[in-house]
Amino acid sequence: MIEIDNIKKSFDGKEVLKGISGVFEKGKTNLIIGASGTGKSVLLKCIVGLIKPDEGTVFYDNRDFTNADRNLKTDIRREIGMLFQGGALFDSKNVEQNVIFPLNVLTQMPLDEKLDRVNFCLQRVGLENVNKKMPSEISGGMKKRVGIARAIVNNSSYLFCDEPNSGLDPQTAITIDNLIKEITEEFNITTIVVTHDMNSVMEIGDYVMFLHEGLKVWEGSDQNIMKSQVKELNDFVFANKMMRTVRNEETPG
Ligand SMILES: Nc1ncnc2c1ncn2[C@@H]1O[C@H](COP(=O)(O)OP(=O)(O)OP(=O)(O)O)[C@@H](O)[C@H]1O
Repeated sequence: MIEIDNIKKSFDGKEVLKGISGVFEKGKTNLIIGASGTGKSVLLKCIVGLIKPDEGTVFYDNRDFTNADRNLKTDIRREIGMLFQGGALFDSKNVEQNVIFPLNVLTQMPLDEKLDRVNFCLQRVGLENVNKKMPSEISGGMKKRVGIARAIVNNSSYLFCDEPNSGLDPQTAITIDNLIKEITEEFNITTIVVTHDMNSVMEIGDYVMFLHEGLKVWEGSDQNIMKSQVKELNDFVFANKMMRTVRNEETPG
């Protein structure tokens, strides 16, 4: 479980995050959504420690990460897996070398154990017999799968995904979303996904935090997002024609 308490961040006098609090539960796919420029990525960076918030605290399973000493910060960082936008694989390394990388950096495991773990993770994300392929030789969807395998290879307790299905066709995007959700449940991971994709919300949104201009203006599940009375959220949810059609069909007249 990750808890954030009153996170604030400004850049050059412009307040980007205006005091955001919330709880992201273990074994759940937690989504941070909102329009472009509303502070989603900055919030995610504050949570993982890439940006220091001006105010507020981030707790990882009740451990204060924001004010932690170097040792505790390192311990918590070892438990984090990240799926970056676009996969962010090392182009000069093959699939196996990409996935083994965190184990080389973070553990003293013997090589055969590392390879077993790499193969287990690759198999879990649906990739077999691609160990020696280079990133340039595999599709966008496969790259995301490799990115997911790499993010969980060190038995991560926390998984962060920044726009995990950007650049994918709708069907592949749904497959990747569902893979993230399945892995989250299977390994009891606390997962936070930043997205502005309503398909992802409806597909995997166990918990959804909606940001608008640096504030959390709504939180809930994919079940009740359609019934929200918050104008900013409705403008976001029903921005596309398909969602408006769904709403009109659910509320005739
Ligand atoms: N390092 C930085 N220095 C200055 N301003 C920044 C920095 N990082 C982000 N910002 C500003 O913070 C605001 C929020 O940016 P952020 O990237 O969090 O938006 P977002 O909601 O993730 O948008 P998108 O969906 O387009 O990725 C933007 O106005 C951005 O220009």
